[in-house]
Amino acid sequence: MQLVVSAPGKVILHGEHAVVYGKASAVNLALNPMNSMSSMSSMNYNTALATALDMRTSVRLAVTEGATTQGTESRVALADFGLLALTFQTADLSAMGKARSDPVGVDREALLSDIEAYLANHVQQETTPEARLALKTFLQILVAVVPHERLASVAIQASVQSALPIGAGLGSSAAFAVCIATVALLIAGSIQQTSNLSPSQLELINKWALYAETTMHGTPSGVDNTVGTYGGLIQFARTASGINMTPLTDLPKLRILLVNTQQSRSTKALVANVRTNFDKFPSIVPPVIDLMETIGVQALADLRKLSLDQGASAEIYERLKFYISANHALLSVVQVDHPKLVAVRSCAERFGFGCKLTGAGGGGCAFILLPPDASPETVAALVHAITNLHVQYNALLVGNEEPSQPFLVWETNLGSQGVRIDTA
Ligand SMILES: Nc1ncnc2c1ncn2[C@@H]1O[C@H](COP(=O)(O)OP(=O)(O)O)[C@@H](O)[C@H]1O
Ligand SMILES: C[C@@](O)(CCOP(=O)(O)O)CC(=O)O
Repeated sequence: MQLVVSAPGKVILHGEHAVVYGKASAVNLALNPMNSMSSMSSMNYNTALATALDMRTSVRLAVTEGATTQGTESRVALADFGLLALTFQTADLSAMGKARSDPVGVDREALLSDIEAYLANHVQQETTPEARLALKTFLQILVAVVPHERLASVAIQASVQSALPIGAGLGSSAAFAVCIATVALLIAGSIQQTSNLSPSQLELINKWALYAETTMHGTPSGVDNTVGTYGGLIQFARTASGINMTPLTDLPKLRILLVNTQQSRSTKALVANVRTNFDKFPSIVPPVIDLMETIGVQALADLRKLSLDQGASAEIYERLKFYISANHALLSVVQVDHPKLVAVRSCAERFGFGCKLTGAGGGGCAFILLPPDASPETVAALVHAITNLHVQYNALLVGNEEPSQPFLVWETNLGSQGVRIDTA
């Protein structure tokens, strides 16, 4: 078996951070401040509007059958981490835990501690914590998904490469998670190579991708892996019993500029910090989260109107711009803004455009909505201004602050295809 599995990154238009919390969080907490997150499991969650990007992560996979006679020497290479490669025996993995048909049955912590011990003896190269986490998650999903008699009889060659910036809020970890979940399910024989994955196959991939995301992120909402799996533009919410995902196929194509501030940050730390503030300031942060939800709902209603009534598009674009700016301001209140994002936003606003961070914030990426009447000259001037923002930024460095890299800007296509399995 030789094939290429790929999955897209994502842009969250509205709902990042809010999507982690239960609806009416303000009311809930005002009535019972001790409720905090424990009561959230029984309620409906906030929604996110998110769309797949035309930038993908791919895994080139070769599986050799009947490997028992030659040994099961396998290799996972991570091209985005300085050509880091792990050589291991798949047969060794078959001694850890037991494969399951559903992530619920897996003892995640026990499995992770076995894999950590294994990696300690098998990774010879210097690795960053990020690269190690990726290897750990890859092995974990193999052990959890692939029946162990099969692991003992195949050799795997997998090389991972991404066009997505890693750790910039564009869902690189989810694209990786969707790819490795698909790879494990293919090796297990639970899904077959096809150009048209069925709804039940997509559901299975998404379930295991969330499992992998959870190892990398702690408490992901599931929006990133859902976009990575299904693609397109979706409205996403968790519910107590699973996910609620509505593909939005009838919405207009949006033109956006994506800006990467190249400021690294950790999604896990940012999400945890918002949660701390949520609990610490129960009369401030929960209402702000609820307002983010309201903005997302209004934005969706206006996007729907836009596809029905092109005549009123100027007014609708003005409102979409308002939602974008307002949502960014709310994200700033929950402390996930960054001075580099502030610089990008104020530049976009001087040119008359709305701009907000996307993903976890704290750096990473922002998007700028371009209305249809934005002239090529104006857009070119804006791009030029943003690519020079680091010069002004660096003139005002504080303390030991690192000088900023130039910000990267690109116009991109949204609504790309979800997970794909192609012949190598
Ligand atoms: N192409 C890749 N190869 C290997 N690991 C990856 C890749 N892309 C993402 N990852 C994993 O996901 C982590 C990034 O997750 P995160 O900080 O949430 O960034 P993002 O916002 O891009 O999802 C990386 O540290 C790594 O462990
Ligand atoms: C902040 C959050 O809403 C999105 C995080 O996106 P990213 O990992 O920064 O690409 C967290 C989540 O939904 O799990």
